[in-house]
Amino acid sequence: MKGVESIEIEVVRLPHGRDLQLPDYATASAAGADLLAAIDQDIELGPLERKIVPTGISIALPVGFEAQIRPRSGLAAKHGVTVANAPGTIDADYRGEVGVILINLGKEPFRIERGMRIAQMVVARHARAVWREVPALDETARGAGGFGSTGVVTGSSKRA
Ligand SMILES: O=c1ccn([C@H]2C[C@H](O)[C@@H](COP(=O)(O)OP(=O)(O)OP(=O)(O)O)O2)c(=O)[nH]1
Repeated sequence: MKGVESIEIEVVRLPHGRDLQLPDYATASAAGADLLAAIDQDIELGPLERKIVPTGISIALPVGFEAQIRPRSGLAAKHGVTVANAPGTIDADYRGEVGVILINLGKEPFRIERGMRIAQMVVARHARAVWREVPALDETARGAGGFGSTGVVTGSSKRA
């Protein structure tokens, strides 16, 4: 697709995911490919319960890339179901099955069915740090301010 970097990624469909589609992008410009639940029996996720849900695929990312497992906003907004470790990290050297750690933060039990789109996977480049230890860091306008130091009200001089 024009304007979007595309890379070929090797993927193996595991036996229990044979009939399921490979991760797919819902729209032409979607950043995340939807991951499907490769489960034989429905899973009922009670309030505050979490489970590693199998996706039926293993992937081999090129070195220098990672894949991020992110929640689907629809599941989060409607049911409180999200990814416990979001964004989960798939390393380039990982060859096991991609798993999604889903947690139900809602008040009602949530039923996961086979083939349900449970999360999305974003492929991204990453760097590796080479640490260069120094005695002190350069000065900036922010300095050590963080954790709400700039206040919460946008476009006003009010500071929290
Ligand atoms: O949501 C996730 C997170 C991780 N993984 C797989 C791929 C990743 O490459 C591997 C290790 O993940 P991570 O580094 O987050 O796990 P860890 O808790 O640090 O364990 P490890 O000691 O295995 O690295 O587990 C998943 O399938 N789903």
